[in-house]
Parts: sequence; structure tokens; C-alpha cells
Amino acid sequence: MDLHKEDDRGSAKQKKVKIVFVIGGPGSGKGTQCKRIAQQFGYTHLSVGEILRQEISSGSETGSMIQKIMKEGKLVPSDVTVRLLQQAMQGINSDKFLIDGFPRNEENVKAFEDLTKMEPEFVLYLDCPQDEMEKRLLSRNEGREDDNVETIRKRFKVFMESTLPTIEYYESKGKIRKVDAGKSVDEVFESIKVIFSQGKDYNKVPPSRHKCKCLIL
Ligand SMILES: Nc1ncnc2c1ncn2[C@@H]1O[C@H](COP(=O)(O)OP(=O)(O)OP(=O)(O)O)[C@@H](O)[C@H]1O
Ligand SMILES: Nc1ccn([C@@H]2O[C@H](COP(=O)(O)O)[C@@H](O)[C@H]2O)c(=O)n1
Ligand SMILES: [Mg+2]
Repeated sequence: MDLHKEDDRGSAKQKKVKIVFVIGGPGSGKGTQCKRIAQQFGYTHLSVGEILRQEISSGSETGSMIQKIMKEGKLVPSDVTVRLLQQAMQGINSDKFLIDGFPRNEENVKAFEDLTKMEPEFVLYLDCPQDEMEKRLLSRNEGREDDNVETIRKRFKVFMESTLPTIEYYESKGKIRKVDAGKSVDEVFESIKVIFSQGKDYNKVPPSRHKCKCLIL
């Protein structure tokens, strides 16, 4: 991604943009925690699900394609997702992005790396038991078309089958920072604060010790 800024003498120099991905199952609390992180640590929060929902609201043909996929709990093709994400990033003058709900599969990872030539500083993984996530989603009440039992279970399946391999990929690069997201909002944020306050070596998960608390339905 071409992100440049002018220095004091007017010459263009490369802007160092820091990216943190935030992943976790549906209802693990990504949006809730990202709002707090953005506020406390000065990140720009971009929810990829929200960017896709905005495209649906625009009434475009791409939006209606996205709507059908979302209703099914499936994943939008990565070229579409990453193009919309890149446009959103380019429209904001920030050097710290918190990208919520991305990547969701290996295709997302590849499309992001190919298009932007950037890598995340680290990946925050909110690990939450599935029964707790289901309970949260069923009482979320935000009018989301995908918050019904049938679609929620499809989304869990997609998480297990497609997103967990991306967690393993970033684990192999030492980039996963895992927190127990099954606790209260305040308790989860306490663990997250430690990660964002300390150096990037905090809470690395040794590759062989990674375990997800989700169950396949
Ligand atoms: N730690 C928590 N304890 C109890 N409820 C929570 C917690 N974190 C979030 N919630 C609630 O659970 C619901 C889902 O949270 P949130 O929208 O942040 O999840 P998400 O991971 O962004 O989900 P999605 O992937 O569907 O966008 C919300 O109603 C939120 O208020
Ligand atoms: N990288 C992504 C992110 C999201 N989607 C689609 O949007 C839905 C909602 O996402 P939330 O993060 O708001 O839960 C998700 O179920 C997918 O259909 C996607 O395809 N790719
Ligand atoms: Mg969310």
C-alpha cells in the first residue's frame, strides 16, 4: 500500500504504518474490545464486517452479492474484501490501524499481503468458548441478519474450518497474542491492556501449545 507523508522540508518519505489484526470467533467480543483499544491506545478501528455492511447499504451490485454471502454465514471473496479494506485505509490519515474481523481465511491473508505488501505488527486473538459466543450473539439485538441460530452455527463452522488455520499461520511467525475472551468485558480488557502496553514479545503462544476452546457443532 502506498502510504506517504511529507516531512518538514517537504520531501516525501515512507510513512511507517502499524497494523494490528483482531480475530476471534463470532461474538468473541472483537468490536467491543476494539472500541476500548482504539480509545485508550490511539488506534483507528476498522471493522471489516462493518465495511462490508456499508457496501450493502450503498445499494451496489457488489453489495447485493455480499448480502447473500453474509446471510449464509460464508466469507466474501478476498479480492472484494481487501479492495474495500484498502480503500477505507487510504481514506484515513492514521499510522495505527486496528483491523477487526480480518483475516478470516488464508485467501484473505494472501490477498492482503499481495495488495498492500504489509504485515501486521501482531494478531490479537480473542479465544472464547462457543456456548458463551452463541449466548452473546443471541442477545446482541443489533438487528443483524446473520444473528440467528442457523446462521450463527454456520459462522462457527467457517471459523473452525477457515479462520483457525490463519491463527496457526501467524502463530508460526510468533505473531499471535491470545487472551481468554470468555471473561467479563473489563477483565478481557485488562489482559489486552497488558499486551498493548508492553513490548511485542508479551504473551506469545508457543506454536505447540495453542488450543482453541471452540467446539465443532
Ligand atoms: N466479555 C463479554 N462478556 C459479555 N458480553 C460481551 C462481552 N464482550 C462482548 N459482549 C457482548 O456480546 C455481543 C457480541 O460482542 P461483539 O459485537 O463485540 O462481538 P464480535 O466478536 O465483534 O462479533 P461479530 O464477529 O459477530 O461481529 C455484544 O452484544 C456485546 O455487548
Ligand atoms: N474478513 C471478513 C470479514 C467479514 N466477512 C463477512 O462479514 C460477516 C460479518 O463479519 P463480522 O466481523 O461483523 O462478524 C462475516 O460472517 C462474513 O460473511 C468476510 O467475508 N470476511
Ligand atoms: Mg464485530
